[in-house]
Amino acid sequence: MPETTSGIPVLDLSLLDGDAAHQERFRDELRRATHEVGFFSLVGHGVPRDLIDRAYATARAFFALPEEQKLAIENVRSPHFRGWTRMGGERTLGRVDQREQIDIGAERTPVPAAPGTPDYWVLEGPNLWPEALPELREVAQEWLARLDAVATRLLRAWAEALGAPADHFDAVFERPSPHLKIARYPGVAAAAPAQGVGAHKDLGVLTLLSVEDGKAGLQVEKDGEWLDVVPPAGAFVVNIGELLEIATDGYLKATLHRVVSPAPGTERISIPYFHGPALDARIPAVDLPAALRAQAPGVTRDPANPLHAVFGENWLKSRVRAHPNVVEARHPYLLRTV
Ligand SMILES: O=C(O)CCC(=O)C(=O)O
Ligand SMILES: [Fe+2]
Repeated sequence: MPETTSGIPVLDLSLLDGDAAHQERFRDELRRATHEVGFFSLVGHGVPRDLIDRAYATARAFFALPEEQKLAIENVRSPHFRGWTRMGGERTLGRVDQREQIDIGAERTPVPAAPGTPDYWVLEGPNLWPEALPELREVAQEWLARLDAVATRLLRAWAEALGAPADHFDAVFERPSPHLKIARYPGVAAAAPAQGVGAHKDLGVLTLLSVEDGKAGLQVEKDGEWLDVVPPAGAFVVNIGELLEIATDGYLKATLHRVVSPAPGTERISIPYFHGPALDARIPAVDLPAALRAQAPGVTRDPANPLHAVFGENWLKSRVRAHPNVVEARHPYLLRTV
């Protein structure tokens, strides 16, 4: 598998446009990369450079807005965990992350709470958009549509690579729950690496992460060491979420990763897209061929991080951990139940 300076394998999605041998090569590389490392860089994905440039320009304009405009859409105003999280307003492993961000999801009508209704329906609802920056909504919608298409292609390739029909995962994405985050990590002066975002696994199905060209900071756990990842310009870093680990009994790995704060006087912007199915979906298990099953170690058991096969439960777990202030302001009862 081609490895480059990015530290993780680099895969070319345009191989899927080629003949049967090229397609087979892509599926082989995909299976190996996500069994062995859980992370790879994706080139040849077809997302236009112009959209990527517009997204970063808009992200910079958003973070530069006067604070009162960001406070007007602060996440504590949203029962659905949308809107702006101020610097230091998020936690991983119980410790404060040094980043600010906006969280964006599917625009939906809120589901009224009712006895017997699962708590995770609070995750559905409208976004909070900054009035002064209408282009953010446009760019975000374009980004969501493009990345949904890339993620769908990848999932079909994975299904085939694992011996299942190409449409194995399609049904649970008929009512998808995409999640887009635009994050800014400020420079931090510290003796030890500072926590941009602490070590974690992504909770969903798969993540397509865009990082500003040439920016370091992402680290991926490999054989007990932290590997620095700098993706090629314009590439997406792709990684497995916990639900895909569950669906493959651990054959595909959800890998620990973190972001180390950039040096003082610099900053780093990234745009992770999390491809998620319906909140009440259980990702369908893959019946692995014997040769792959023999290499499936089972799902990671960690008492500090119980895994839930229903997507909404796993997502809510992560939201409650990361945003205790939103829970306290909007859903205090959740502090006792999740
Ligand atoms: O910003 C990054 O590079 C990674 C962020 C991340 O891992 C996350 O938000 O889940
Ligand atoms: Fe992550």
